[in-house]
Amino acid sequence: MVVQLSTRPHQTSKMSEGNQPKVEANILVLGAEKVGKSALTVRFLTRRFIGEYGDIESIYTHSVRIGDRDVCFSIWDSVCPQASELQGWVSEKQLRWADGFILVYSICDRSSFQLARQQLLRIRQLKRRGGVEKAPVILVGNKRDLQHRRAVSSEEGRLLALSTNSGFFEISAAETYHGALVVFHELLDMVRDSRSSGKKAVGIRGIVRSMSAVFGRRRTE
Ligand SMILES: Nc1nc2c(ncn2[C@@H]2O[C@H](COP(=O)(O)OP(=O)(O)OP(=O)(O)O)[C@@H](O)[C@H]2O)c(=O)[nH]1
Repeated sequence: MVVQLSTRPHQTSKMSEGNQPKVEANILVLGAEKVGKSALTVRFLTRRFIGEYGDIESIYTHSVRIGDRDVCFSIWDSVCPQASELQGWVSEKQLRWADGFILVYSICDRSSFQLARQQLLRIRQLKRRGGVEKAPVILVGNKRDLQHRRAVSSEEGRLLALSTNSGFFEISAAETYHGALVVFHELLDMVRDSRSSGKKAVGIRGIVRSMSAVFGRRRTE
């Protein structure tokens, strides 16, 4: 069951106050069990760390002003399927819904890193099949405060991100708000970049189409 929650006091229009169009971004938070997906999401939404979160799958909507823009995030805090054959599963529905992905693992849990790798590769593969070369993804190593229990080095995380064209951060949702903030803001930038490069690609395709229409017509004259 997916529960829809809103952190907005009221519904806002599609235009910001300064008449800048409102930016909307659907963010899917994925990762193994107990890596801190809810802790990261709730930290970003409320600035707080409350310790225990339950395991209800939720979609939160949250409006904030970033620079001169109003931004509306919809954040899907997913639950990892229990069955081992479904581990790493990212559904078609989730893929279609999301503009950007946050893949969380715990730096203390190597198997969660392996699952994040699997999910990352699946997203890249399915998006490529749909003609999208660069889906915005950020890999997040959480629980950085637990250094004495570290099982995944920073280099391994960074390398995986580099080799898959993803962003990378190590954070502690328990210790600071700043890490969560940077993750969501960086992903928003990536989403906006991917939208504008998508538009450019369509623009170039449009020019090519109109040129071939002109040349095509000439040939038939
Ligand atoms: N030390 C430490 N504990 C954390 C951190 N983030 C989350 N936790 C703890 O890890 C446990 C799991 O956190 P959740 O946010 O519920 O993890 P989740 O991935 O949403 O869990 P599920 O939805 O049940 O899969 C909780 O006990 C949190 O208090 C962190 O940065 N440091």
